[in-house]
Amino acid sequence: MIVMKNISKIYSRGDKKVEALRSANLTVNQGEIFGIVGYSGAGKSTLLRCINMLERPTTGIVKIRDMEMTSLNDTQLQQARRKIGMIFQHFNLLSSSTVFMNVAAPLRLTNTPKKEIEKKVSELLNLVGLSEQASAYPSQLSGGQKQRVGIARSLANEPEILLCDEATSALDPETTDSILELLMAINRQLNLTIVLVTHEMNVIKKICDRVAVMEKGLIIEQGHVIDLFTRPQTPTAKKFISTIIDTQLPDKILEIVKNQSIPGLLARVGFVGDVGAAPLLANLSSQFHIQPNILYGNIIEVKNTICGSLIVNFIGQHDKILKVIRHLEKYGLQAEILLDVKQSEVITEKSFVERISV
Ligand SMILES: Nc1ncnc2c1ncn2[C@@H]1O[C@H](COP(=O)(O)OP(=O)(O)OP(=O)(O)O)[C@@H](O)[C@H]1O
Repeated sequence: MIVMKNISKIYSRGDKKVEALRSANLTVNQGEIFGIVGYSGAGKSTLLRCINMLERPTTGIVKIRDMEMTSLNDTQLQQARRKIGMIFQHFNLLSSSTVFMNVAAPLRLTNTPKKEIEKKVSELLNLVGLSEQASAYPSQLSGGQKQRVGIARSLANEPEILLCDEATSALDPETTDSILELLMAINRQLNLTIVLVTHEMNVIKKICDRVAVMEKGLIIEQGHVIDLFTRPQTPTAKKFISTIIDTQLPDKILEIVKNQSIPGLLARVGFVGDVGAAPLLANLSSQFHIQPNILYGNIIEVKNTICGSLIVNFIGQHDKILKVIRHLEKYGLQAEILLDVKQSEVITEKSFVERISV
């Protein structure tokens, strides 16, 4: 649906040049919710604004369906932008206009007949749950209500794409959740493609299907959100994930395991979806004579999919533990060996396999 190829953006600040984007490539599919995450200054907003040409890329191509946005003239661009809604962190509402007039503004710009405007605005206010506030002014609304007005306004021209620039960053966690629920509902009901920029992993975890991680103008990682959570590739992605999942085993637990005198291996066991990790582990002692002792774990929900990471102390002989690991993998779990318990030695699975197969 959206294809961005080799996008670079250089801003001039006095005689200085700022390279905000460096050869960014991105593909967003029809109907998905795509997140762009990164630290401040990474280039997220610039990339988002290159989709609707609020910023023109210095080089590169932006295509929406078959339309090449980068080659449109101003009139064509104005037309094309009607199919791309946008919402902002600070809502950007007209303070001297009522809620109704704010939502009606894009329709008045396109000379929509009055009756039609009334019908459309009332439908939109109903959709965002603000029918009762039609005659209120923005100053009389809460932050969450203001963003609902922003969302209703962005939908007035029935866009195919909604761009969200830090749309929940000014809101408290509860209000954030309600706005995310609303975005998910309109994504489903209207089959709207949503691209959102955020620095909060919670937003990515709750509503996104795919994600791009940005750093210093580069997209350093992109893919399905589940993959990012279960197999982050870059230190920056790992840092973002650690803001909601504790990936480090506490020293206290490690100390206990290191002092253990019986043989065993410490491993991280990851699973996605309903694989029934607990019964699988429980059955190991009867099947393989290996006792799994779950020491630590995180289980989170990533857009309605359960995703877990357990630190397990497998007590028993190493060759049997390797069989156990292969057995778990057959059922869709991933296991990564972290430590040879008796030797207190951090090992990789490769060196472990080499050692026991000698
Ligand atoms: N209009 C501009 N003129 C000059 N430099 C700019 C302009 N807009 C952005 N920049 C610079 O481009 C870089 C990327 O900015 P951008 O706003 O895209 O990052 P971001 O990841 O969205 O950051 P934040 O999360 O703080 O909004 C930054 O170094 C920023 O200072």
